[in-house]
Amino acid sequence: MSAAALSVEHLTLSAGVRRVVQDVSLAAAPGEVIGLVGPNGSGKSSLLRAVYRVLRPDGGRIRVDGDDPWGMSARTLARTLAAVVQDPGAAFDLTVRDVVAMGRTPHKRLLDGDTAEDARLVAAALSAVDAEDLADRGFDRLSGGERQRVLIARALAQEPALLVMDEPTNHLDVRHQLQVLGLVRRLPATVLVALHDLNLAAYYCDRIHVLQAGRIVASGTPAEVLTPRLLEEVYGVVGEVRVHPRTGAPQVTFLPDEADREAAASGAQPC
Ligand SMILES: Nc1ncnc2c1ncn2[C@@H]1O[C@H](COP(=O)(O)OP(=O)(O)OP(=O)(O)O)[C@@H](O)[C@H]1O
Repeated sequence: MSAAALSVEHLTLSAGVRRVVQDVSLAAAPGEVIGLVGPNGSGKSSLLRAVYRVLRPDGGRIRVDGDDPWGMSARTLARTLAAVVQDPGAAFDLTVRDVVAMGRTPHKRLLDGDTAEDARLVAAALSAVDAEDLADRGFDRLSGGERQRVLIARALAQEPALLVMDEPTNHLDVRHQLQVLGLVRRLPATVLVALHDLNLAAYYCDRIHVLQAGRIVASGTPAEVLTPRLLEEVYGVVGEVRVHPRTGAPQVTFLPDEADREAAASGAQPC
Protein backbone atom coordinates (compact mmCIF):
# COMPACT_ATOMS: atom_id res chain seq x y z
CA MET A 1 0.00 0.00 0.00
CA SER A 2 1.34 3.45 -0.85
CA ALA A 3 1.28 6.45 1.46
CA ALA A 4 -1.79 8.72 1.52
CA ALA A 5 -2.02 12.49 1.34
CA LEU A 6 -3.85 14.07 4.28
CA SER A 7 -5.44 17.47 4.38
CA VAL A 8 -7.30 19.12 7.22
CA GLU A 9 -8.94 22.44 6.42
CA HIS A 10 -10.45 24.90 8.88
CA LEU A 11 -11.39 22.11 11.26
CA THR A 12 -13.54 22.97 14.25
CA LEU A 13 -14.34 20.42 16.97
CA SER A 14 -16.32 20.35 20.18
CA ALA A 15 -16.28 17.94 23.11
CA GLY A 16 -19.55 18.22 24.99
CA VAL A 17 -20.36 21.91 24.97
CA ARG A 18 -16.71 22.99 24.78
CA ARG A 19 -15.00 24.09 21.60
CA VAL A 20 -11.71 22.18 21.70
CA VAL A 21 -10.26 22.74 18.22
CA GLN A 22 -10.74 25.98 16.34
CA ASP A 23 -10.02 26.60 12.64
CA VAL A 24 -7.12 24.16 12.33
CA SER A 25 -5.59 23.49 8.92
CA LEU A 26 -2.67 21.20 8.12
CA ALA A 27 -1.50 18.96 5.33
CA ALA A 28 0.76 15.95 5.00
CA ALA A 29 2.27 14.87 1.71
CA PRO A 30 2.51 11.11 1.13
CA GLY A 31 5.25 9.67 3.32
CA GLU A 32 5.69 12.69 5.59
CA VAL A 33 5.84 12.35 9.37
CA ILE A 34 3.88 15.23 10.86
CA GLY A 35 4.10 15.93 14.59
CA LEU A 36 1.47 17.53 16.79
CA VAL A 37 2.82 19.02 19.99
CA GLY A 38 1.33 21.31 22.60
CA PRO A 39 0.44 21.51 26.28
CA ASN A 40 -2.08 19.26 28.01
CA GLY A 41 -5.59 19.92 26.80
CA SER A 42 -4.50 21.84 23.71
CA GLY A 43 -6.56 19.63 21.38
CA LYS A 44 -4.05 17.13 19.95
CA SER A 45 -6.06 13.98 20.75
CA SER A 46 -9.29 15.62 19.64
CA LEU A 47 -7.79 16.50 16.28
CA LEU A 48 -6.52 12.94 15.85
CA ARG A 49 -9.92 11.56 16.87
CA ALA A 50 -11.58 13.56 14.10
CA VAL A 51 -9.11 12.14 11.54
CA TYR A 52 -9.67 8.54 12.64
CA ARG A 53 -13.37 9.21 12.74
CA VAL A 54 -14.35 9.12 16.35
CA LEU A 55 -15.09 12.81 16.95
CA ARG A 56 -17.33 14.33 14.30
CA PRO A 57 -16.28 17.80 13.16
CA ASP A 58 -18.53 20.81 13.67
CA GLY A 59 -16.99 22.46 10.65
CA GLY A 60 -14.17 22.27 8.15
CA ARG A 61 -13.06 19.24 6.18
CA ILE A 62 -10.70 16.29 6.34
CA ARG A 63 -9.48 14.48 3.23
CA VAL A 64 -7.39 11.32 2.94
CA ASP A 65 -6.23 10.97 -0.65
CA GLY A 66 -9.11 13.28 -1.55
CA ASP A 67 -11.79 11.26 0.28
CA ASP A 68 -13.68 12.22 3.41
CA PRO A 69 -13.00 9.59 6.10
CA TRP A 70 -16.43 10.40 7.50
CA GLY A 71 -17.98 9.27 4.20
CA MET A 72 -16.09 5.95 3.93
CA SER A 73 -17.33 2.56 5.06
CA ALA A 74 -15.63 1.34 8.23
CA ARG A 75 -13.89 -1.36 6.19
CA THR A 76 -12.55 1.05 3.55
CA LEU A 77 -11.33 3.40 6.26
CA ALA A 78 -9.59 0.54 8.09
CA ARG A 79 -7.83 -0.52 4.90
CA THR A 80 -6.42 2.99 4.60
CA LEU A 81 -5.90 4.27 8.12
CA ALA A 82 -4.59 2.69 11.32
CA ALA A 83 -4.74 4.42 14.68
CA VAL A 84 -2.66 3.81 17.80
CA VAL A 85 -4.66 5.49 20.53
CA GLN A 86 -4.54 6.00 24.26
CA ASP A 87 -6.65 3.66 26.35
CA PRO A 88 -7.86 1.19 23.69
CA GLY A 89 -9.89 -0.79 26.25
CA ALA A 90 -9.71 -4.44 27.27
CA ALA A 91 -9.06 -7.28 24.83
CA PHE A 92 -11.11 -9.86 26.77
CA ASP A 93 -8.61 -12.68 26.99
CA LEU A 94 -7.23 -12.39 23.47
CA THR A 95 -3.62 -13.37 23.06
CA VAL A 96 -1.12 -10.88 21.77
CA ARG A 97 -1.01 -12.76 18.44
CA ASP A 98 -4.82 -12.50 18.16
CA VAL A 99 -4.70 -8.76 18.83
CA VAL A 100 -2.03 -8.19 16.18
CA ALA A 101 -3.89 -10.45 13.72
CA MET A 102 -6.90 -8.13 14.08
CA GLY A 103 -4.85 -5.68 12.02
CA ARG A 104 -5.35 -7.99 9.02
CA THR A 105 -9.18 -8.08 9.32
CA PRO A 106 -9.91 -5.12 7.01
CA HIS A 107 -7.95 -6.82 4.24
CA LYS A 108 -10.08 -9.98 4.35
CA ARG A 109 -13.60 -10.95 3.46
CA LEU A 110 -16.03 -12.29 6.02
CA LEU A 111 -15.18 -15.90 6.96
CA ASP A 112 -11.80 -15.79 5.21
CA GLY A 113 -9.23 -17.64 7.30
CA ASP A 114 -5.70 -16.45 7.99
CA THR A 115 -3.38 -16.93 5.04
CA ALA A 116 0.34 -17.64 5.15
CA GLU A 117 0.85 -14.01 4.15
CA ASP A 118 -1.26 -12.86 7.14
CA ALA A 119 0.83 -15.04 9.46
CA ARG A 120 4.02 -13.63 7.95
CA LEU A 121 2.83 -10.03 8.40
CA VAL A 122 1.76 -10.67 12.00
CA ALA A 123 5.12 -12.28 12.81
CA ALA A 124 6.99 -9.41 11.13
CA ALA A 125 4.96 -6.82 13.06
CA LEU A 126 5.64 -8.58 16.37
CA SER A 127 9.33 -8.79 15.55
CA ALA A 128 9.46 -5.10 14.56
CA VAL A 129 8.42 -4.07 18.07
CA ASP A 130 10.46 -6.72 19.87
CA ALA A 131 7.37 -8.61 20.98
CA GLU A 132 7.78 -12.11 19.52
CA ASP A 133 8.19 -13.54 23.02
CA LEU A 134 4.83 -12.03 24.05
CA ALA A 135 2.86 -13.68 21.21
CA ASP A 136 1.08 -16.30 23.35
CA ARG A 137 0.52 -14.09 26.40
CA GLY A 138 -2.88 -12.62 27.26
CA PHE A 139 -2.99 -9.01 26.07
CA ASP A 140 -4.82 -7.84 29.20
CA ARG A 141 -2.01 -9.14 31.41
CA LEU A 142 0.80 -7.16 29.80
CA SER A 143 2.57 -4.15 31.25
CA GLY A 144 1.72 -0.70 29.88
CA GLY A 145 4.77 -0.56 27.62
CA GLU A 146 4.28 -4.12 26.36
CA ARG A 147 0.65 -3.35 25.50
CA GLN A 148 1.67 -0.20 23.70
CA ARG A 149 4.17 -2.12 21.56
CA VAL A 150 1.55 -4.74 20.72
CA LEU A 151 -0.92 -2.05 19.63
CA ILE A 152 1.77 -0.59 17.41
CA ALA A 153 2.36 -4.06 15.96
CA ARG A 154 -1.37 -4.35 15.22
CA ALA A 155 -1.22 -1.05 13.35
CA LEU A 156 1.82 -2.25 11.38
CA ALA A 157 0.04 -5.48 10.44
CA GLN A 158 -2.79 -3.34 9.08
CA GLU A 159 -0.36 -1.91 6.46
CA PRO A 160 -1.98 1.52 6.53
CA ALA A 161 -1.43 4.32 4.05
CA LEU A 162 -2.04 6.77 6.91
CA LEU A 163 -0.96 6.04 10.47
CA VAL A 164 -2.39 8.19 13.25
CA MET A 165 -0.67 7.87 16.62
CA ASP A 166 -1.55 9.46 19.94
CA GLU A 167 1.51 9.52 22.19
CA PRO A 168 2.91 6.22 20.87
CA THR A 169 5.95 6.44 23.15
CA ASN A 170 3.80 6.65 26.27
CA HIS A 171 4.93 3.92 28.72
CA LEU A 172 7.91 2.94 26.56
CA ASP A 173 11.44 2.73 27.91
CA VAL A 174 14.00 4.81 26.05
CA ARG A 175 15.23 1.99 23.80
CA HIS A 176 11.70 1.17 22.69
CA GLN A 177 10.87 4.85 22.20
CA LEU A 178 13.71 5.14 19.70
CA GLN A 179 12.94 1.78 18.14
CA VAL A 180 9.25 2.55 17.61
CA LEU A 181 9.76 6.03 16.21
CA GLY A 182 12.62 4.83 13.98
CA LEU A 183 10.31 2.15 12.67
CA VAL A 184 7.50 4.63 12.10
CA ARG A 185 9.93 6.93 10.29
CA ARG A 186 10.88 4.17 7.85
CA LEU A 187 7.33 2.99 7.10
CA PRO A 188 5.96 3.53 3.61
CA ALA A 189 3.06 5.47 5.16
CA THR A 190 2.10 9.01 6.02
CA VAL A 191 2.16 9.55 9.77
CA LEU A 192 0.33 12.04 11.99
CA VAL A 193 1.65 11.70 15.52
CA ALA A 194 0.99 13.55 18.78
CA LEU A 195 4.08 13.69 20.97
CA HIS A 196 4.91 15.37 24.25
CA ASP A 197 8.65 14.82 23.98
CA LEU A 198 9.90 17.74 21.91
CA ASN A 199 13.30 16.16 21.33
CA LEU A 200 11.73 13.05 19.85
CA ALA A 201 9.46 15.26 17.72
CA ALA A 202 12.51 17.27 16.60
CA TYR A 203 14.41 14.18 15.54
CA TYR A 204 11.69 12.08 13.93
CA CYS A 205 9.20 14.56 12.39
CA ASP A 206 9.54 16.27 9.03
CA ARG A 207 7.29 19.08 10.21
CA ILE A 208 5.63 20.03 13.48
CA HIS A 209 2.40 21.84 14.31
CA VAL A 210 2.10 23.39 17.75
CA LEU A 211 -1.37 23.51 19.28
CA GLN A 212 -2.34 25.86 22.05
CA ALA A 213 -5.90 26.14 23.35
CA GLY A 214 -7.26 24.43 20.24
CA ARG A 215 -5.44 26.56 17.67
CA ILE A 216 -2.26 26.05 15.69
CA VAL A 217 0.17 28.70 16.86
CA ALA A 218 3.30 27.57 14.99
CA SER A 219 4.06 25.27 12.05
CA GLY A 220 7.21 24.34 10.20
CA THR A 221 10.30 22.19 10.38
CA PRO A 222 11.48 21.35 13.90
CA ALA A 223 14.27 23.92 13.55
CA GLU A 224 11.79 26.62 12.53
CA VAL A 225 9.30 25.85 15.28
CA LEU A 226 11.28 24.87 18.36
CA THR A 227 12.67 28.15 19.61
CA PRO A 228 13.22 29.42 23.16
CA ARG A 229 10.52 32.00 22.50
CA LEU A 230 7.97 29.34 21.59
CA LEU A 231 8.84 27.29 24.69
CA GLU A 232 8.25 30.38 26.81
CA GLU A 233 5.05 31.49 25.08
CA VAL A 234 3.36 28.11 24.68
CA TYR A 235 4.65 26.08 27.62
CA GLY A 236 5.69 28.89 29.98
CA VAL A 237 9.13 27.36 30.49
CA VAL A 238 12.64 28.58 29.91
CA GLY A 239 14.59 26.42 27.52
CA GLU A 240 17.66 26.44 25.34
CA VAL A 241 17.70 25.03 21.82
CA ARG A 242 20.89 23.87 20.13
CA VAL A 243 21.55 21.90 16.99
CA HIS A 244 22.91 18.59 18.16
CA PRO A 245 26.33 18.06 16.57
CA ARG A 246 25.76 14.38 15.79
CA THR A 247 22.05 14.20 14.91
CA GLY A 248 21.79 17.61 13.25
CA ALA A 249 18.35 17.99 14.89
CA PRO A 250 17.38 20.74 17.33
CA GLN A 251 17.82 19.65 20.92
CA VAL A 252 15.85 21.29 23.69
CA THR A 253 17.16 21.61 27.22
CA PHE A 254 14.66 22.85 29.77
CA LEU A 255 15.92 25.00 32.59
CA PRO A 256 14.24 24.67 35.96
CA ASP A 257 12.84 27.73 37.72
CA GLU A 258 15.37 30.19 39.17
CA ALA A 259 14.37 29.17 42.72
CA ASP A 260 14.93 25.47 41.97
CA ARG A 261 18.32 26.22 40.40
CA GLU A 262 19.40 28.21 43.45
CA ALA A 263 18.20 25.46 45.78
CA ALA A 264 20.10 22.85 43.76
CA ALA A 265 23.25 25.01 43.77
CA SER A 266 23.03 25.41 47.57
CA GLY A 267 22.72 21.64 47.98
CA ALA A 268 19.08 21.65 49.10
CA GLN A 269 17.02 18.72 47.85
CA PRO A 270 14.20 19.85 45.52
CA CYS A 271 11.91 17.06 46.68
N1 LIG B 1 -15.48 14.14 26.37
C1 LIG B 1 -15.10 15.38 26.68
N2 LIG B 1 -15.96 16.25 27.27
C2 LIG B 1 -15.58 17.50 27.56
N3 LIG B 1 -14.35 17.99 27.31
C3 LIG B 1 -13.46 17.17 26.76
C4 LIG B 1 -13.77 15.83 26.42
N4 LIG B 1 -12.69 15.27 25.86
C5 LIG B 1 -11.72 16.21 25.87
N5 LIG B 1 -12.20 17.35 26.40
C6 LIG B 1 -11.46 18.61 26.57
O1 LIG B 1 -10.99 18.98 25.30
C7 LIG B 1 -9.76 19.68 25.43
C8 LIG B 1 -8.74 19.06 24.49
O2 LIG B 1 -8.48 17.76 24.93
P1 LIG B 1 -7.47 16.82 24.15
O3 LIG B 1 -7.54 15.48 24.80
O4 LIG B 1 -7.76 16.91 22.70
O5 LIG B 1 -6.09 17.54 24.46
P2 LIG B 1 -4.59 17.02 24.29
O6 LIG B 1 -3.83 18.12 23.67
O7 LIG B 1 -4.58 15.70 23.59
O8 LIG B 1 -4.17 16.84 25.80
P3 LIG B 1 -3.07 15.89 26.54
O9 LIG B 1 -1.73 16.41 26.13
O10 LIG B 1 -3.35 16.16 27.98
O11 LIG B 1 -3.33 14.48 26.12
C9 LIG B 1 -9.36 19.58 26.90
O12 LIG B 1 -9.67 20.80 27.52
C10 LIG B 1 -10.25 18.47 27.43
O13 LIG B 1 -10.55 18.68 28.79
